[in-house]
Amino acid sequence: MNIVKIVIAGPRGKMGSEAVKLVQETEGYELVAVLDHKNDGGMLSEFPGFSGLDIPVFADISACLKASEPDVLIDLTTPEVGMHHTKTALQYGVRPVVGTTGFTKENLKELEELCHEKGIGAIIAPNFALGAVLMMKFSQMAGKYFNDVEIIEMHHDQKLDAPSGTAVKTAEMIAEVRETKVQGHPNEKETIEGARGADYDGMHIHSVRLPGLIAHQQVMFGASGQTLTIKHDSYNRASFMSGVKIAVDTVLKIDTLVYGLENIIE
Ligand SMILES: NC(=O)C1=CN([C@@H]2O[C@H](COP(=O)(O)OP(=O)(O)OC[C@H]3O[C@@H](n4cnc5c(N)ncnc54)[C@H](O)[C@@H]3O)[C@@H](O)[C@H]2O)C=CC1
Ligand SMILES: O=C(O)C1=N[C@H](C(=O)O)C[C@H](O)C1
Repeated sequence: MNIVKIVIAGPRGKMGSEAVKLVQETEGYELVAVLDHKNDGGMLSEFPGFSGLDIPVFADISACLKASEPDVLIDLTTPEVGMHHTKTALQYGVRPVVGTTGFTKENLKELEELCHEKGIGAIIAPNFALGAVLMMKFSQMAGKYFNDVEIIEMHHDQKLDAPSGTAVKTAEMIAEVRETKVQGHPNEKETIEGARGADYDGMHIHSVRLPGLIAHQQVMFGASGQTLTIKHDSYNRASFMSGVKIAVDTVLKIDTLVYGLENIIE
């Protein structure tokens, strides 16, 4: 069996720590290094919660990739750091699997071009939970028939980006099939700014942030005399890991950028 050598960026984070467990527990995967802005030159085992994991820690991605020569980089950090890591990985011929959200359209275009230039694949998935991917696909199906849509995403209050990557991706997928419409009353006015949420092609996106939440989204469609609500909840970060594994296994076989897990699950 060929061993897949993996680097994880953000190993102490809520998602990164789950990804460390996934890699450790998966036969055929080997965690060869981690990227963290703290403890450069040290070992992962020196951080609380990682005892016994004598995996080298690097702060600089170039140094990390040169020393550890991985096949795949899993990035679970922040948008700016994630973009830098993803670009650098591709430049070194390392295939990125990116869960980090907040990438712009321009970021995606640049990465797509870099994949093309280097002839290697990358996967950027705003949501790795298979239920969330289905929620997005079902919403796209509904968007063909209902063009009044409100997306309500609800997350823990430590989340940096709003709207969530999942909400943006959902709106993009619906927009591919929905007849464009400016929703609500033509003369509606916000008496408190932001009351109607963000506007994507006339659809509204509302971002709720509360302690106690993990990751939840409802997509509401309305038409005369009826509403349809499609809802998904992640109650823990383990819910994302089967999707991370699918992405790692797939990224080794592709040579383009894939944005969204819905493009690779059958
Ligand atoms: N695609 C998906 O299914 C999911 C994506 N996410 C996204 O993943 C990202 C991480 O989320 P969480 O784990 O909840 O956040 P977190 O805040 O718990 O973890 C982020 C980690 O990044 C690390 N970090 C910051 N700068 C760094 C650098 N220069 N080098 C290496 N590591 C660095 C931090 O130390 C922290 O441990 C976010 O963008 C979030 O939106 C979260 C859940 C699911
Ligand atoms: O930050 C999170 O927690 C999550 N981020 C992703 C997003 O922005 O959609 C995926 C999931 O919703 C959890």
